[in-house]
Amino acid sequence: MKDILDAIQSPDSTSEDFANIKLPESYRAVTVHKDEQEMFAGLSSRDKDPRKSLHLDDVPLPELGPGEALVAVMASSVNYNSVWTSIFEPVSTFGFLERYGRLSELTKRHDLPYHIIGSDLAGVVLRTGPGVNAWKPGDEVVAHCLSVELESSDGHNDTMLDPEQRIWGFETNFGGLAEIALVKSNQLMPKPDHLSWEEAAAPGLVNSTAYRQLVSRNGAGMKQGDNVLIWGASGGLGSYATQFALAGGANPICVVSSPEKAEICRSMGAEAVIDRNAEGYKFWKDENTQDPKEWKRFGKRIRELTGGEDIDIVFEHPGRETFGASVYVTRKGGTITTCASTSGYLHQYDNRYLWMSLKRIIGSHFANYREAWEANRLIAKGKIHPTLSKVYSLEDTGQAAYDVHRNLHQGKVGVLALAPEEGLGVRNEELRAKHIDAINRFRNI
Ligand SMILES: C/C=C/C(=O)SCCNC(=O)CCNC(=O)[C@H](O)C(C)(C)COP(=O)(O)OP(=O)(O)OC[C@H]1O[C@@H](n2cnc3c(N)ncnc32)[C@H](O)[C@@H]1OP(=O)(O)O
Ligand SMILES: NC(=O)C1=CN([C@@H]2O[C@H](COP(=O)(O)OP(=O)(O)OC[C@H]3O[C@@H](n4cnc5c(N)ncnc54)[C@H](OP(=O)(O)O)[C@@H]3O)[C@@H](O)[C@H]2O)C=CC1
Repeated sequence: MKDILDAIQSPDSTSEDFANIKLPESYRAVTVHKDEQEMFAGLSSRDKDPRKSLHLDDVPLPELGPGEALVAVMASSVNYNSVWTSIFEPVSTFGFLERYGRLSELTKRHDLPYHIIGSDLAGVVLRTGPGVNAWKPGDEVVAHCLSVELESSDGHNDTMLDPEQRIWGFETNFGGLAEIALVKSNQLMPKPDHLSWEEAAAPGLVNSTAYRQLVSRNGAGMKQGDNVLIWGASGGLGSYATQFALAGGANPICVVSSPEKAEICRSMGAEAVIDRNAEGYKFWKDENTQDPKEWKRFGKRIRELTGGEDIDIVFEHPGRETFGASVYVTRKGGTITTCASTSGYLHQYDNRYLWMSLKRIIGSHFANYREAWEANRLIAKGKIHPTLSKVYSLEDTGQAAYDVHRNLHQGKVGVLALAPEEGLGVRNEELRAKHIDAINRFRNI
């Protein structure tokens, strides 16, 4: 591992040098264990502790297949899907690995008694498999998390529609929270050169998801002037949705749960911010009954902030807790676009407000190859910025996931893998200097 790190840190290393490095037989990786998938049985979601289920193990290097690449991971980040994996909810991810393993001889490699998690990385290509021409050892890259087989025509127009669509590091093995990761080479994209390793690893998954969900024609197709209601506007997805709304000339109405989070939204440039905690919305009277009066109070507050207008697009992900309110506050003909259900996936809403007002609900999930590439391009050009707050070591990934599970974090939480310290890997100081305040906006808050 030392030879790999030395080569990455030497400005004189050539692609040949990387190709000649002898790869280690094993590497350190964050895992969950199949024989522990029942460990939290009977506990409430809140009490399931990722620090107990996430392990840092030495694991054997997987065999490299056609169209694949092995990447030295300098940094990764925590996504909520790793929280779901670590608490074995809504389902254990070992079922995904078993199903993938049944597909072919090559995919059998993924069906193991341990699951190496993580769906983001920034690092350096070490080896490429047969048939890979676009990338070579030594290339500095980030990886998006869409894994598809592309053998069916269903996915040829929009790669998210492939019947064998999987999220790498969640529904496949060999993810990014590790010193080395295995990806399909078409997951690779150029690392934005003005960012450090940990900054470059932070946006990937959430930035691409927010891009499809909000901007792409496959999602809400946001346009200038739209009022966009953004739940969790300083969180992982929300901090990118807010930037897309502002950069695209829309009007974000940011919902957060503390004055600190409200302040960070304002510092991004948002003017309309709702502190849901301070204003005490209670959309549910009890576990089964919603309170339409509270939807209305929320809608009135939105009208105050917009000068009397209703919402064109709701950027939904909290799910059960907020969905009824989201449908209600959307204007006639407006769109509710959803990619998750953090607070519960069995939603309840009053359908009269949907059909009578010709609203639409759009399901959205990650991003296709092209959307992921376009979202990364915006980061590389300094149009959208990482929202990295805190950075942990690989050893402390359990704590990092715990913070996200308990909503103790802001923006994105990073993890250093091979990078010995923060701040390394910047190749374009000029572009960085231009955007340094925006790049650091979320740091250490
Ligand atoms: C990028 C980051 C993203 C995120 O963070 S997203 C948040 C985290 N993700 C999640 O929470 C999602 C986790 N996944 C799940 O909960 C489950 O994964 C799903 C509910 C999505 C799917 O459930 P399942 O049981 O795995 O799959 P089935 O599609 O229901 O297939 C089971 C069997 O049911 C059959 N089936 C499917 N559709 C139909 C139909 N319309 N009519 C009849 N049968 C159907 C299938 O074929 C299959 O059958 P056979 O077991 O024999 O293979
Ligand atoms: N389908 C897909 O492709 C993707 C799905 N996801 C899913 O989206 C969800 C959010 O991910 P991410 O943004 O990274 O997570 P974060 O935890 O970083 O941010 C979510 C934010 O949502 C807000 N929130 C949480 N619970 C509630 C609630 N009950 N009511 C209102 N607001 C709430 C919180 O903000 P505050 O407290 O300030 O209001 C929180 O900061 C997860 O379930 C994740 O698995 C994520 C990425 C891709």
